[in-house]
Amino acid sequence: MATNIDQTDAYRQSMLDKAETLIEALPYLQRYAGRTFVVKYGGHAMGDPELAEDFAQDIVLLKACGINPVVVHGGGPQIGRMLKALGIESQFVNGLRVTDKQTAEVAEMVLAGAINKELVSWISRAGGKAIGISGKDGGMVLARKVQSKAPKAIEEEGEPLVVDLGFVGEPDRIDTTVIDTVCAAGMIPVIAPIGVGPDGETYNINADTMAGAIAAALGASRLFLLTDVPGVLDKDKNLLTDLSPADIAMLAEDGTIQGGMIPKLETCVHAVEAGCEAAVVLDGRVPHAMLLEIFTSRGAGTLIRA
Ligand SMILES: Nc1ncnc2c1ncn2[C@@H]1O[C@H](COP(=O)(O)OP(=O)(O)O)[C@@H](O)[C@H]1O
Ligand SMILES: CC(=O)N[C@@H](CCC(=O)OP(=O)(O)O)C(=O)O
Repeated sequence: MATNIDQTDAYRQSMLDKAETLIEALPYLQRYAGRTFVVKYGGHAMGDPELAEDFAQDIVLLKACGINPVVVHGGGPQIGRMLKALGIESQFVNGLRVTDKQTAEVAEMVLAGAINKELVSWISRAGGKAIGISGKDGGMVLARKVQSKAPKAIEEEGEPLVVDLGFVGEPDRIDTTVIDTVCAAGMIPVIAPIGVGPDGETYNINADTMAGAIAAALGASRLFLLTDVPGVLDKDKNLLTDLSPADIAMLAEDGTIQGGMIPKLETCVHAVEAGCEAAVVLDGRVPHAMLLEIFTSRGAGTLIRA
């Protein structure tokens, strides 16, 4: 077979650029081989099939580079749609869904069923081997009930300071055996944020909280929280590129961060204080944002370090 060896300058330059990008990745490949990255994929970022495909390719590429990716997914908007279709009302307090028994059943069905398997299937199509599980599998996540502080507005009206969120849980104890086993077998765990209580009850766990607790339990090098904003924004919508736990406490106090961003950043603080090297809030809508963050010198999103 004959090959045309005529090359234009533009072609040669484009080949050089590609080679340079690969060389730029070399120190990062060396640094991260054998490390564990926990990646939380939010429900908002999940809507677009092209982005889901890109995300799955990124995860498979990490695995091929010798990194152990552990995926924890959300699905808040999808649970909301299912509850609406079933005529069940849903309410959030400080970014957490008030969860009665029926809501917990719907959350488990949507998270551990449809969404989990869809993500497994995207990773399989990208050439990876994914195993879909929830915190119930292998006794991974023993949950305890969360007590939420009342939102500021209620506090000011002199109402009770604690709101009962029902079956909203947070990880109390994590047994990483099933994750370690799956990773060691060359596969990628895909985890739905559902836990089991001491009496066998089902707990709905915020996916960010679940990812942070798993990152802490695994002693992960990185926790990536992929969402639908460029990172943490200040009141003028400018990106805050680096935050410490003290900065985050101030942003929560002055109301700069609200809704789902509250548990997200609480999670980051918990994870970095428990030994995770750094957490990154990243825009899941930007194709391959995670790869660019990991393998190039150009940071993206908001980096949180203790
Ligand atoms: N200061 C802030 N910077 C960025 N996003 C914020 C901020 N405060 C609140 N948010 C909200 O947090 C949302 C991300 O959290 P969440 O809805 O739980 O996303 P996900 O489903 O991806 O986990 C953003 O879409 C935004 O509306
Ligand atoms: C207790 C609680 O709020 N659980 C969340 C679990 C899903 C989730 O966290 O999904 P996102 O990451 O897409 O928001 C919920 O019911 O919506």
